[in-house]
Amino acid sequence: TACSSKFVLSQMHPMWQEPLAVPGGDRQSPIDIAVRKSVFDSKLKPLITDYDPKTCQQIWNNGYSFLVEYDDTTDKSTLKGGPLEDKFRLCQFHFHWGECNSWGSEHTVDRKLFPAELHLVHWNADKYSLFEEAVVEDNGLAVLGVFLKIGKRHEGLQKLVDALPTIRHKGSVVEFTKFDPACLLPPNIDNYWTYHGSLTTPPLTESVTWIVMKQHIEVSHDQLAVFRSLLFTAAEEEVQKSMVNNFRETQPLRGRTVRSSFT
Ligand SMILES: Cc1cc(=S)c(O)co1
Ligand SMILES: [Zn+2]
Repeated sequence: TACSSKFVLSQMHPMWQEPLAVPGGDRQSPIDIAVRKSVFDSKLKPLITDYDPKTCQQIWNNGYSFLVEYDDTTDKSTLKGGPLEDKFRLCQFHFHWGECNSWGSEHTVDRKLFPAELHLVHWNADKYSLFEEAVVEDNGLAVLGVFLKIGKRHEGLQKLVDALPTIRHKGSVVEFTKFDPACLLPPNIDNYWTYHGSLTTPPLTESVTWIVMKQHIEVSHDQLAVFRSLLFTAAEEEVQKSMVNNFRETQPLRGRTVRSSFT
C-alpha cells in the first residue's frame, strides 16, 4: 500500500482542495516546529487546565473529524496560564489522522510526522461571550495540540473509541457524557511550543494561540484503526469515503517565532 513504500511522503494527500486566498495568510497553521530555531521564553508560565467531565455533552461526525463537545455556557472547563493572558473555555476536542501510521498529524517536529494529533479547542471567555465571536479575533482561540504515537492501549480513550461506530456517517450525533479530557494529556504539560496561527480547517481564520505539547500520548494500533472506520460522507450518499488524511499540509512560517517553555 501507499503506506509501506519508502516514498510515503509523495503519497500524502490532504483532505480538501485548499482555498486560494486565506485571511491575511501570514499566520497560517499547521507549521513545522524546527526545534533548534524555537526560542526559550522563561516568562512562559505553567499551563493550568481545569476540566469538569460533567460539562461533556455529545460526540458527533461533522464531516471533517469527530468532535467531543462541551457545555461552554459557564466557566466550568477552562485553560489558562502558559502564554495566555486570559481565561479560555473548552468548547470541543477532535483529532486529525492518516490512512496509516506513517502520517496523520498536522504539526511536525523537525519534519517528523506522527500518526495523529489531538486538538483541544478553547475560546477567550474574558473578552468574548461566544465561540462564534472569538473565532474571528486575533486573541480569540487557544488550541492545545497533543501528538499521538502507536503503542500501548490508552484506557481513557477507549470510551470514545467505543462510541465511534455509532457516528460513522457525517451528521450523526450521540449523547456522550462524563468524559474528562485531562486523561488525554501527557504527564508533563509544562513542556510545550507556542506560536500564533490559525484554524487548520475552513474558514482558516488567524485567531489561534497554538500550544503544542512536547510529550506525546500513546494509543494502540487497534484504537487508531477505529478512527479510520469513520466516514466523511453522509448515510444517503452513493459513494462512501473513509475519514482518513483529515489533516492540512504545513504552512509557511512567514517570519514567525516559535517559543518554547523549556530549554
Ligand atoms: C475550531 C476548529 C479548530 C481546529 S484545529 C479544527 O481542525 C477545526 O475547528
Ligand atoms: Zn484541528
